[in-house]
Amino acid sequence: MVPMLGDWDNPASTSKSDACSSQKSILYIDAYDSFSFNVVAMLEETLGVKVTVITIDSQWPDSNMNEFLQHFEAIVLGPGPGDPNVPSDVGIMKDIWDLQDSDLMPVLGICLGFQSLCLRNGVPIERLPYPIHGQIHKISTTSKDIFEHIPEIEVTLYHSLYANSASAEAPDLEYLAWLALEDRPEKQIPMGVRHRKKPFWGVQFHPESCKSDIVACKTLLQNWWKMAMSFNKIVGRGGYCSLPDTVISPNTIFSPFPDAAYEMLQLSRATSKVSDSRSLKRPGLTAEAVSELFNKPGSPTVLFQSNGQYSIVSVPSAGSWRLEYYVETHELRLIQLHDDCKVTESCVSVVQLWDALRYLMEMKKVDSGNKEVPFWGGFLGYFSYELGLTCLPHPATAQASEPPRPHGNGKRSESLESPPDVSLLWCERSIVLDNTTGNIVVQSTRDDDRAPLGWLDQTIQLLEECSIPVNETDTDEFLDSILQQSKIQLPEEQKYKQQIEQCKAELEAGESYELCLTSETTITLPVPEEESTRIAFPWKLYKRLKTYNPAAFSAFADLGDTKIASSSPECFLNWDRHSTLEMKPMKGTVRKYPGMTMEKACEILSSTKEMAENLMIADLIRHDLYGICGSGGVHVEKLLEVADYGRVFSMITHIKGTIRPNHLGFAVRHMPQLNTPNMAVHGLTTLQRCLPPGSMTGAPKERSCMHLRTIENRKRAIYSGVMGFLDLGGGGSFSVLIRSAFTCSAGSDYTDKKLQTWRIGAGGAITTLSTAEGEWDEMLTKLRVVCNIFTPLGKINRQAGVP
Ligand SMILES: C=C(O[C@@H]1C=C(C(=O)O)C=C[C@H]1O)C(=O)O
Ligand SMILES: NC(=O)CC[C@H](N)C(=O)O
Repeated sequence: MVPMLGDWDNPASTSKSDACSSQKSILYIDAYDSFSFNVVAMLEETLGVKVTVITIDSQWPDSNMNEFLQHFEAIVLGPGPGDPNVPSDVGIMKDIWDLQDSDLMPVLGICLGFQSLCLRNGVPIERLPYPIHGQIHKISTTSKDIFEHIPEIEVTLYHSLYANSASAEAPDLEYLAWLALEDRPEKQIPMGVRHRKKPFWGVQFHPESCKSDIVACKTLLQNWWKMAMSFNKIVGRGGYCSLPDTVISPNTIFSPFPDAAYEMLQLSRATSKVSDSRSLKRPGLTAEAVSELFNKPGSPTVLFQSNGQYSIVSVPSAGSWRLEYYVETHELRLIQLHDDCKVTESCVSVVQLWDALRYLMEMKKVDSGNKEVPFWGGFLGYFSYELGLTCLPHPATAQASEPPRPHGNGKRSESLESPPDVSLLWCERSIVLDNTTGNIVVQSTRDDDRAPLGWLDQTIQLLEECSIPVNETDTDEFLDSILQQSKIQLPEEQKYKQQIEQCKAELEAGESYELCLTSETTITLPVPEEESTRIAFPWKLYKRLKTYNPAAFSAFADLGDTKIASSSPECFLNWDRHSTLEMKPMKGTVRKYPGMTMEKACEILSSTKEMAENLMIADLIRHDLYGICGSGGVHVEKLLEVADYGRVFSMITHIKGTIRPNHLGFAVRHMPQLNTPNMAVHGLTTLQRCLPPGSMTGAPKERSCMHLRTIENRKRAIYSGVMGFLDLGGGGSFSVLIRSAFTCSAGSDYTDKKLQTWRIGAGGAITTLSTAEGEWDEMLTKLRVVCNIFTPLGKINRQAGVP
């Protein structure tokens, strides 16, 4: 049985006085939609009820649906992917229509739930002439029943299918609202319905979307609730109790606590509870120059810029170590970077890995540090897209079968070896540059570094006295001599366009509302014979990218054989040390060709297509955050705003959530590990629950991932994953790994190889309004901002196929 996410196991809600509280209860049946927790929050916030969530593939507790339903005043059947004609797409929703007259109870179906109600009452569910996803439409109503006082209403629509009321009589149904399609006003699409004899209602639209008319939608819910309550009163239903703990409990898979967690703790033993720091100002000293002073070329290094403001540079110490994890084999490698450079290998499940990370962050919490910087010490690194797939409710389905490698007829090509799915560097020492104030903070969590004339003092002195590098002229020459022989393999246009059509077919079938299709470009180039040249190459490449495409989340990683140069503009998740989480999904991109201005970009991005693309992800991210923060804990700071990202304009949404440890959301409520105020633990859990990034999957997330895996037929690896830091003080910051190049064939183990391969992913959201030509161009626009750095300077912008 799939876990039921009710709050019966929430310690806060199981006290005696609560057991028969006067708070009313609603059962929400979740079809694995990416908007479910928005509906739940709206119900709780508007009606003051307590909602219990159960998924469509659950079994009724004790195989006794009637007994179980006694605990609730009403049921809400949620939206979801798929088709109500397919039994597994609605699962236990359809059991509700079998309730005997004596057991009837109020039901509200939303979108898929509405369609299921119509289907059961004889109305065929068929495809719309064209899907309507993330679009806002005005619908008209009868002003009666649940639409009392709402003659018309603006709502967001997310559907491909509809109840074809014209093709069948449904004497038991009364239609309450309609949408007239703009291009064929004679075609009326039912938007609201009620059963004439039973307390069953449904709406085809999404009242919980942040672009639906909130006031009118709240009135709608209140109207429904009033009618539901009066039904219960008339038939004498009532006096319900909260579910006792023993009735059901979430079916969490038991995973023993991994020994690896203790090994990680042992490796970190020199990290103290205090991060001491010294600051200075050195105008002109860049994060790159600082990194060059402290990191030997080719040694494990991460440089990560967070939100355009802070550049965090890892600095090696005797207590540095690395962690690598591979999803496919469950192999965890802990690599000590000093003394005997011991490597410990073990086999842990993904759940165990998250538990080990949470444990370590809790045990090694740093209590004090420089409040002006967001990182005091801890991990810097990345999580791959495939790691994200394992975080979905049904990882096996989303990962599907192992796809063949992109090149070489399924034969593993050594040069495209998969990088680790998690790679993190433990940093006791770091230097953080605040790009707004010019402050440079040198810090360490090692006790001995604090001593007078210890590492902190010596480092400050070194930074005060070092010469500031002048503009380097040799980088271009250096890179170009290697890049002269690079071969760029672009995605095949024909194939990409076919994939766009495949995506559109899934959208039309109701399987997805938006699919973020991506492709991979590879650049093959010679491995320089000279060791120093070979080792310096990734870093120089990063420096060129940083100059060519400055970005808020520019980053470099040299972690074993894996090298990453990133110019990501997109924030995935930031959290502070107190209680705030924030996510800033981007969707909708226009190229800055000559003559493109902010005004023009705003005009282009305010089209129905672009707004819908962003709105769908905004609603998805709200759901992700409500899953963590619970009702009342999420708000939209900015919706669909256009911003300048250097070489492109993009639309961005900004959503914030608040962690309240005794009021957590449904996605995490069953986790005893979260009984802590430590934000490092909550942030990590948010990562675990919200990966992969919704802006890189589409919505609903899980079903979209499943189709993308089949359509793309490759591993995305580092592209579409996230990169950032886990701060021992409690905070964290992660970007979406886009506009980046990575390789795992340029490292020290590859000295005998003649060629290295760099990989760049690029793509875009496919919606029903996409055109093959437009999406191909958009993919090339994003690809170009990275791919151009692989072209010898003189040829930039003249590369064949990359305009
Ligand atoms: C898929 C990429 O970017 C994603 C898609 C975007 C879009 O569709 O406009 C914008 C930002 C990213 O979330 C990419 O850069 O490769
Ligand atoms: N949002 C939904 O519930 C969508 C229902 C169904 N999958 C459709 O596309 O019509």
